[in-house]
Amino acid sequence: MPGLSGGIMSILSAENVSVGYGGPMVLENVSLSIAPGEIVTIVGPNGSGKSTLLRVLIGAIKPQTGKVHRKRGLKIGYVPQTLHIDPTLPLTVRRFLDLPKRVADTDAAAALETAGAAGLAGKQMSELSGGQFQRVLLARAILSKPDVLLLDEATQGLDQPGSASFYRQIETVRSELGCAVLMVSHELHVVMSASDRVICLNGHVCCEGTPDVVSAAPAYRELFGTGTGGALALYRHEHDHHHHHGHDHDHA
Ligand SMILES: Nc1ncnc2c1ncn2[C@@H]1O[C@H](COP(=O)(O)OP(=O)(O)OP(=O)(O)O)[C@@H](O)[C@H]1O
Repeated sequence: MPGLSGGIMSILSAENVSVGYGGPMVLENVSLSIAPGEIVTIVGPNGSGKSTLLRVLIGAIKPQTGKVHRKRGLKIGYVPQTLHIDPTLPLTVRRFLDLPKRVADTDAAAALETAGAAGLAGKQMSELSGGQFQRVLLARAILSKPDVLLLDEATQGLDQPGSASFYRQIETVRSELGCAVLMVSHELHVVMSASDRVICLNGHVCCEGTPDVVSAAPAYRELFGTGTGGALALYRHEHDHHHHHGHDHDHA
């Protein structure tokens, strides 16, 4: 079922997409497909085109070649990489959830609860920790009950226990909403263990596979420390081909 680009089980897919922003190609013939409820992680070094691919998928940029298919009526929830909010601007979490569209108190409370941010409604956005801030962004993204949640480097700036805890929250959201999840990470080797598939992008799709769940191994603790609850796993790359373009990356 996964991998069937534009196939019957796909809710969102890209087919041979290329993007160049008027210069060298940033994405070349990239295809990918997401099935309902699936968790897909895209890894790749900085500048490998991950954010560009997300922008293509949400329809914010039109690819030069190739196609994007979205299931009719598909609702997408987007969690941005960062969001700058003027720290001098008084803005509570509850008010933030009303942007850009006012939402009912019950919906706001339910979204905060699902995102693991219950009790934060009255806090100032500027007072939140990194992990709390990401959960509030997550709450805002799920207000519309999306079919697919897109996360752009949502754990950037969080430490490993912080990332692990955020990943567990994503699993909760996925099981409560039944949505698919597509997340992007510049972390090449450590991924969310619940990922059904990991795709390594470097202008093109380098390789694709499942994460190695190593939480049973004694080495896990050493690698990831304590308090990660098995939310992290390793992705072992399987690519030893040569690149004919300018992108450099570590294949180790
Ligand atoms: N609007 C734009 N105009 C011109 N070039 C762009 C634009 N957006 C991105 N690029 C270029 O495209 C390439 C890929 O950028 P992109 O942000 O998609 O990569 P990324 O993998 O998400 O990187 P990062 O991990 O640093 O966020 C980079 O070389 C970047 O400079």
